[in-house]
Amino acid sequence: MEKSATFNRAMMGRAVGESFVKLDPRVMVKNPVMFVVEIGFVITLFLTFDPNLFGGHYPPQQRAYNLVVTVVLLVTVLFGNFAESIAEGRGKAQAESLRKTKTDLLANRRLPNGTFESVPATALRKEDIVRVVAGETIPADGEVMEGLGSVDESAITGESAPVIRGAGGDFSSVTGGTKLLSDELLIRVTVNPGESFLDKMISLVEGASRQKTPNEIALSVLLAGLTLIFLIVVDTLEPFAHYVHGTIDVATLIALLVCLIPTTIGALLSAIGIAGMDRVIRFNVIAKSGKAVEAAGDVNTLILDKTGTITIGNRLATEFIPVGTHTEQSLIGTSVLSSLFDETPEGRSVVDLGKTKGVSYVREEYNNAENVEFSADTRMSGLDLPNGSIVRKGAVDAIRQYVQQHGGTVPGDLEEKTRRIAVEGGTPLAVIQDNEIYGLIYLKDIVKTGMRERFNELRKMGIKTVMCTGDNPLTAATIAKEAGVDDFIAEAKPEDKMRLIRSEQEDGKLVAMSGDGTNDAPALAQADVGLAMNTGTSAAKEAGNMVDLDSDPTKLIEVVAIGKQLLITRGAITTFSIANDVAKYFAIIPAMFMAVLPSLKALNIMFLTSPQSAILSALIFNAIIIPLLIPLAMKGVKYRPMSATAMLMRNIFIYGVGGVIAPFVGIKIIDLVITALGLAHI
Ligand SMILES: Nc1ncnc2c1ncn2[C@@H]1O[C@H](COP(=O)(O)OP(=O)(O)OP(=O)(O)O)[C@@H](O)[C@H]1O
Ligand SMILES: [K+]
Ligand SMILES: [Mg+2]
Repeated sequence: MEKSATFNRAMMGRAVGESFVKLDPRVMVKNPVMFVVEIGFVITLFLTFDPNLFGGHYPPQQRAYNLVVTVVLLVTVLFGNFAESIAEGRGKAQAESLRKTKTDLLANRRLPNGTFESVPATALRKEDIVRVVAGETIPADGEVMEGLGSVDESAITGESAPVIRGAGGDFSSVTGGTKLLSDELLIRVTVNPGESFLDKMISLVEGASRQKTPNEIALSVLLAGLTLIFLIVVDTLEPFAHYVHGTIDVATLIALLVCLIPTTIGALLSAIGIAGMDRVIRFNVIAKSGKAVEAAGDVNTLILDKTGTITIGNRLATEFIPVGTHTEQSLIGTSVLSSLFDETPEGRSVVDLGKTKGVSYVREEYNNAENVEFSADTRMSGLDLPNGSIVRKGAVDAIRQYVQQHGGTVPGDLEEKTRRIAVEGGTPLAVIQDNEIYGLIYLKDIVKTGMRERFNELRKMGIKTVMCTGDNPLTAATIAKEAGVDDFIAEAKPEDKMRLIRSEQEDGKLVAMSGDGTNDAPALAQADVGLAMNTGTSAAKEAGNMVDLDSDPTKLIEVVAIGKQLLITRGAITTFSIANDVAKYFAIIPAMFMAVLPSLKALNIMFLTSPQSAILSALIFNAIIIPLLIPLAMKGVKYRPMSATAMLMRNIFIYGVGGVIAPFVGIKIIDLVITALGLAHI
């Protein structure tokens, strides 16, 4: 992902152009506050041509005044559109660079007779099988069926370190557009054209599928309500003026209305949301919805999977430890046999370690045996041999239970040896043939770097971390301690992960989940924030509402900060906008009625030169405050790790008071300029 994209001249130019395109009423109507401004612009435009359109006998000079109001109204709308276009700009640039990776590719598709044909990648469909060799670009998203190789995913992640992809387990998914660096893979395509991860990423960064969040919708409704109220207020001014034997012209009423309705937040609302999503993307996280980012701002608990999430996930067999009366040699034999068709990284590593110790089996000789694949539910894998014998390897508690159920005995030294592996943070797998426990396989995995510091930071933010693993309690305890999580749950099945999330949610907590496996998918879907690792399976990436391209489970830290910042920025600018409008009310109303009711002169506390100048100054101030606040809307208010309520109160105070003072200063300055230019009496 391009991290350095800045606001260059080309992006500015495009944003200006788009500000005009967005004037289309069909687009504007989605933003009621600014749509009212646009309608006002159209009416004053007509009044510029014919000042007496709505009756009255206005002198020809009225045209000049109406023209100025018209221009300022148009500029107001354009400023709002510009804010949105600028916010969209970076995503559009990023989408363009991603599109470049979608060049015309050819794929080697397998025919029913087993031979291969060359077809354009765009012709590939779900369930097609393709062969990719080193140096080629992977033509579509899929699952590796056979082979193991290193893949350069930098086209999507921006990271250049190659990752290992292979059949079976949590590392079997590959993404179209990435490049195979070594070996050869047989891949089963899992998506139809147009539905790929890259396609989805493009539409997400581009904001094409952006939907307003519930918070944003609620605020829009509130703003529309305020607009309606002011419409009624302004509407009653005319009869009131009439009553005191004066008239107020329509252009002035429109100008007044626009000054009073919440145009500042109305203009910046969508830019704030887009900029928030964009900030998330710059941390290499793809958020599928703004709602997920906002939810992250209030997260209380983070649940994490262990293998592949907290640890690197490359669990490799390093030692065979026999138990009871069994020899190492007989254990190796059983272990390798149980893994003969196990395509997970664990299974393959057992076969490899066996080979280095001089034990190997010919697969073809076991074609009649039934392969029992590993599942997260049974936590075992192995073979059913044609002679009725069974071989299994699996989590020690699962194997122990199996043996006891089938009337076998558990050797006395099993527990002690299991302990030894587990306290070191390794994963012990017990190996059996029928009811006999032969011994243990020692699987080693390492904790990703920097986890402890990152979990400390989460703790400071008030977020509790819980590791939830299918592994045994001792291994879990060791890894939990090494990584520095607050709590852990061991021997968890997929439903247990989901149940844990539900129970936290029932206590009124917002829960985030980081995971990578297919067995994490239900939990990722259930969580308020589901952060899937990019190294994970496509099921996990599909189920989560965020994908971290760097596969760092603690990336939640950045997302939480951005979520909080997003909520607070929106609150701050809303407060500022409404405080502004109230202040403007007191600035303009006295000036406006000065002409008809000289006694109101006393209320002209700002000593504005003339009623026209007062109106125009307020209207101009109202317009230029929008671009002045664009940087704040884009960058967000400064975030400090403090409680959300404390921060909100602090910001409401700053932006509320600032919002009341700013218009008095701003309007006065503009009035002085208008007067100096001799335009106070147009
Ligand atoms: N290929 C395999 N064959 C047999 N048993 C396995 C295999 N892979 C893992 N196991 C056992 O099953 C347990 C659960 O594995 P799984 O990868 O589903 O864990 P999980 O629930 O995702 O938790 P985590 O990823 O945090 O370890 C492992 O701890 C291990 O004991
Ligand atoms: K306003
Ligand atoms: Mg897992």
